[in-house]
Amino acid sequence: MAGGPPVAAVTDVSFTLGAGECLALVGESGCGKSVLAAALLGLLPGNALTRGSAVLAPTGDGAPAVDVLAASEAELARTVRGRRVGLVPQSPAAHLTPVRTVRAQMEETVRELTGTPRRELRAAAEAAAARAAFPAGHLDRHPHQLSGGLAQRAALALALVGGAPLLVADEPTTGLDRDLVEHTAAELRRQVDAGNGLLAITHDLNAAERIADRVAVMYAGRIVELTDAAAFFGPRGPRHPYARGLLAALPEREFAPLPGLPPELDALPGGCTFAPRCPHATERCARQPEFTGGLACHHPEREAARA
Ligand SMILES: Nc1ncnc2c1ncn2[C@@H]1O[C@H](COP(=O)(O)OP(=O)(O)OP(=O)(O)O)[C@@H](O)[C@H]1O
Ligand code: NI
Repeated sequence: MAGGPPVAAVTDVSFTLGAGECLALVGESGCGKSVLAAALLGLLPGNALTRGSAVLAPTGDGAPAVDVLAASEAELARTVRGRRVGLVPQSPAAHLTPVRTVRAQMEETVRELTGTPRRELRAAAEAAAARAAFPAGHLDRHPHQLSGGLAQRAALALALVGGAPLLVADEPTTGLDRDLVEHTAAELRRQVDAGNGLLAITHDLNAAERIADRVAVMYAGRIVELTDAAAFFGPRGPRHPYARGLLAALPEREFAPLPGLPPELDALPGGCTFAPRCPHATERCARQPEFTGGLACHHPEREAARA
């Protein structure tokens, strides 16, 4: 929508993601996860303002470092999207071209990204589909003829075609039934174990626990905690009260919903943005906590609190 002052959808985010590592980015709806993913692919809307950098490291086969926030659209299209960063989009049905069959889109992507000769395209596209458990019998369908789960698998298959060393998966398991969640999580983890980096954006903390090496928790556009998955999900637990609240809300845990709602991004409270919902907030929280040692909080839980 036009007009109005800019909204800070993502603020002060900083992290590294290595080869063979999965970072799960979790947080409630509207906290900025998809905006961050879009920024990493140069897919923000034209009127978006960005500051800072998002650098893809040089690759083993000679591709130079590239800052996706500074790169031109032509460079992003030619050398980055699909080749160095693969995206599994949040709304796969909207991402697929409506008037063409899945097979046609798969073959085109395979041809563009891998240079497979024409006579081998059919087999290569079927192999790509199979990698994401997309059934060959559905390849001749149009996107609107697919269930949500099938559209998701088609999108995953397309994202994997180029063998990009970094994958960004935005809610890759949302809307899938249990078996498919398992399958998708296993395929993503296989990609990581094969040496790719994966930024896995998800509401699903159970999926995050299955595939992540580290967890970043986002609240109102900021990362408030970034820690090892083993510590996050293990006996120590997270240290940020918001992260603890997210975990405690799981049915498998305390099933205790977090009271309150996240703030509107155009009306953020000063200081710590979680303070209005935080059981530990004090007058110190009127000041924005600095992010240090993987945490932005004035009153982190003590390490032993869950023991
Ligand atoms: N083009 C835009 N113009 C204005 N505000 C936007 C725009 N795109 C996103 N936002 C706002 O940025 C915030 C973050 O949105 P984002 O889609 O990144 O959230 P999310 O964490 O991915 O949520 P969900 O889990 O629902 O996908 C939201 O409050 C949204 O309203
Ligand atoms: Ni999103």
